[in-house]
Amino acid sequence: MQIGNNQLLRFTTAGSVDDGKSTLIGRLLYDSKSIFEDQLEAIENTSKKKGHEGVDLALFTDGLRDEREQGITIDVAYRYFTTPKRKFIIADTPGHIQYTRNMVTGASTANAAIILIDARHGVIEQTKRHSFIASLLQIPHIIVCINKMDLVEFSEEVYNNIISQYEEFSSKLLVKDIRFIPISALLGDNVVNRSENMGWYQGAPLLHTLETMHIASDINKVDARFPVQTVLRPQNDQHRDYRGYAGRVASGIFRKGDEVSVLPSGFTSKIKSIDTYNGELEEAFAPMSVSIQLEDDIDISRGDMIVRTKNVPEVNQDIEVMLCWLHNNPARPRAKYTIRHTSNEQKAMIREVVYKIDINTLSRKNDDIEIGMNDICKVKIRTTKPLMYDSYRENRTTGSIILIDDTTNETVAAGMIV
Ligand SMILES: Nc1nc2c(ncn2[C@@H]2O[C@H](COP(=O)(O)OP(=O)(O)OP(=O)(O)O)[C@@H](O)[C@H]2O)c(=O)[nH]1
Repeated sequence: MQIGNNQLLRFTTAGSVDDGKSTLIGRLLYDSKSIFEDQLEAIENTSKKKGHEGVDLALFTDGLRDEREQGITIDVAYRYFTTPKRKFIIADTPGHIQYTRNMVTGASTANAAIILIDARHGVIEQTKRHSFIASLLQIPHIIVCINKMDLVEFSEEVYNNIISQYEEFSSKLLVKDIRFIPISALLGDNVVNRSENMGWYQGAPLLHTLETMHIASDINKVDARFPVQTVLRPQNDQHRDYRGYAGRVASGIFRKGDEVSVLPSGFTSKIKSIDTYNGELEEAFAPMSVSIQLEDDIDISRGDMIVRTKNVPEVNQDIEVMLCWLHNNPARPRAKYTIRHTSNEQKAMIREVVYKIDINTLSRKNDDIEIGMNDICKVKIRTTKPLMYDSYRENRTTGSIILIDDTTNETVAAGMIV
């Protein structure tokens, strides 16, 4: 059995309305026996009441959505399930109009994205959009599930045609690993159990694919980055001299004795100790939350970053960002927004729209530079103070930002630093 982070796989599901996301998740949980008995009983009863012959699997996830919709701020429901090989976290994002926003929220930490295609419809604009966003977010693995194969007589030809359509488009994307699986979420073909209706398919069912996918190299273990969230200075006699910097390791490994620099000031010191509630550690790595003590007294505050002296991020006020606009209100040219980047928050301005992406062709448009809901564009941003960042390609944590509209306090965009 594999250990550590390798045991946990986060994935997100994307597809347009009615492609079968809820049914697929229900099927995964049901066939892998991850639905609790009491939930199952409730679903069976409701299914009966609704006149279904078997179990309506979508009820399971839809029930979760009702739960979610009672909460006001949560767009994404997280589901957990475990098999003997791995633990899974599913970010279930609804397929309605705010799909981009939800996908960005749910996908930013995902190892894999499942993109559903209705076998009857093939590749549609949303398929392209979701795939593009998955590639933009650098989700390392994409699994394209061609669903509702039962409605196309389990035809290999239909399946192969959809793969060709998809590959024509995806050859322009930067995704390392794309796989295809023909499934019927409703009947359970190739979800947990191998399909008896599609003998022509030689690959693994979805669950086995998720269980065996190599994800250990998905995380950045090289660049040590520690954004400081709070300075800890307990006010009691016992800990009078304690001064720790609390936060979560964004990437890389920190060890006691490491020579570190604090940014943006640039002061250097050594790690005196790495502390947790359960005592001291010799080393800390992402995504552990710890408190770091340094040998020297340095003025550090929230938003600063501790890094290893020999491997520092970029420090700059001008950044280029691929931006996904997530709000109904369009971007206001040269307006000020709050930019949030790791634990750092400050003001920023969109100085220039370099180009906008046409999702269907993946071509760049320079003539239309209005940014509205669901637009994806490259922009130049200037911040009021220097930002300590890496490119998103190198580091998904220190390479991502969000923009907040000060007047409404709402998130209007998510961005990846180029
Ligand atoms: N025949 C057939 N129907 C399916 C399959 N998968 C899903 N469906 C049906 O398609 C409809 C939509 O399925 P859902 O699972 O609710 O779709 P969804 O993508 O979750 O939709 P939203 O929750 O609205 O985003 C339901 O009537 C399902 O029973 C399949 O493999 N075959």
